[in-house]
Amino acid sequence: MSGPLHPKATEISFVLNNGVRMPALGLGTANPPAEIGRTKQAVKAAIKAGYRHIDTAWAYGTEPFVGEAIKELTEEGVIKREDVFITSKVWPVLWDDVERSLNESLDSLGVEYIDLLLQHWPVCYAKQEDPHGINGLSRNPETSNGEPNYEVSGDWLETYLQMERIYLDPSDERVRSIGVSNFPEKYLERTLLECAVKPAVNQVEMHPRLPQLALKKYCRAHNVLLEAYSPFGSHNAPNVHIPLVKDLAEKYKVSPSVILNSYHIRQGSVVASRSLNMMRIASNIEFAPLSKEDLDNLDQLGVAQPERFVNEKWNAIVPGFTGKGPSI
Ligand SMILES: NC(=O)C1=CN([C@@H]2O[C@H](COP(=O)(O)OP(=O)(O)OC[C@H]3O[C@@H](n4cnc5c(N)ncnc54)[C@H](O)[C@@H]3O)[C@@H](O)[C@H]2O)C=CC1
Ligand SMILES: O=C1O[C@H](CO)[C@@H](O)[C@@H]1O
Repeated sequence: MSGPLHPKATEISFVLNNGVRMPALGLGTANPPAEIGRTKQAVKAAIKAGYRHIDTAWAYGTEPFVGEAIKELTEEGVIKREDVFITSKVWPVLWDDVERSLNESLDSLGVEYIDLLLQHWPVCYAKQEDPHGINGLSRNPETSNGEPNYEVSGDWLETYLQMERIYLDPSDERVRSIGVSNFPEKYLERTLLECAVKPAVNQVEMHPRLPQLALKKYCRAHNVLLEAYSPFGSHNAPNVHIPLVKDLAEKYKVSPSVILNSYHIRQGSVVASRSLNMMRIASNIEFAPLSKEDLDNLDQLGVAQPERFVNEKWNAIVPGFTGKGPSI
């Protein structure tokens, strides 16, 4: 009896440019505020289904629930801390205070280290107190006329420079890898020129409607691993309804979401996708060995008219962002 012809997505991993191994499929935890309380059960279900990579962030408000899930599964003997790859991120309101961001994330997660710390966006936000915000700070501070409140004197590279000082300190074991997120090519170029540590990962919105072909080429050439976020098109998963995706789901006898995850893994990119539904979490671990022709056809969906679903107000100020997004 021959075994399966290919591994499950949860059995595939890639080696970063610093030698750390990163599981190809991550569970996203940017859950809507009303659903944040369901994060712990989703993380526990994912890990029991075989996931070994959780994507979270200081800004999501889900770190405490991710931490509780990992604590409980460790106490139950299901996993050890070193079995799970945890990504967190430094949000623009703490662009100049990575120490605070990292320590608050470690504290919320209840862990001694994280596997990958990302600079969430190349943006500097002003700090505004907000008792309803994240750890007392407004997540998206606005001026009195409702515009984003940027720290105009801030240099976005400062965040990464502070991250690399922590990473390079041999006595500091709080992060195993550092990387970036939402960095267009020209931002990566500056980072590679001015910083000592090459980002291990660039996490960006990427899916058949936003294939990021030029960025993919650049990152491959510089050995920066690309990680896709919002592979399903973010809230309500519009991409699962794309006719070609549905046809390929039929062809490979998997769900459309598995096609959308496999589209990245098949090309050597990591992918973080989100679900709170136990059945979907379980079925999303499958992998479809898409052919070169399948991949090229999927890419073509976003070449002529790229579509961006995560459209923060600051997309407009980060040169190099491609693809139109929904009206803000
Ligand atoms: N670095 C950054 O700036 C960003 C990072 N992210 C990360 O990427 C993760 C994934 O991206 P998201 O935007 O959350 O959305 P996503 O593209 O993963 O889609 C999530 C949606 O897909 C639905 N879904 C999940 N499985 C499905 C299935 N089998 N069939 C049909 N629908 C299904 C979910 O109910 C949810 O509505 C986030 O949770 C976060 O961890 C997301 C956005 C920005
Ligand atoms: O990481 C992130 O997730 C949300 C969208 O779900 C976005 O604000 C941020 O970049």
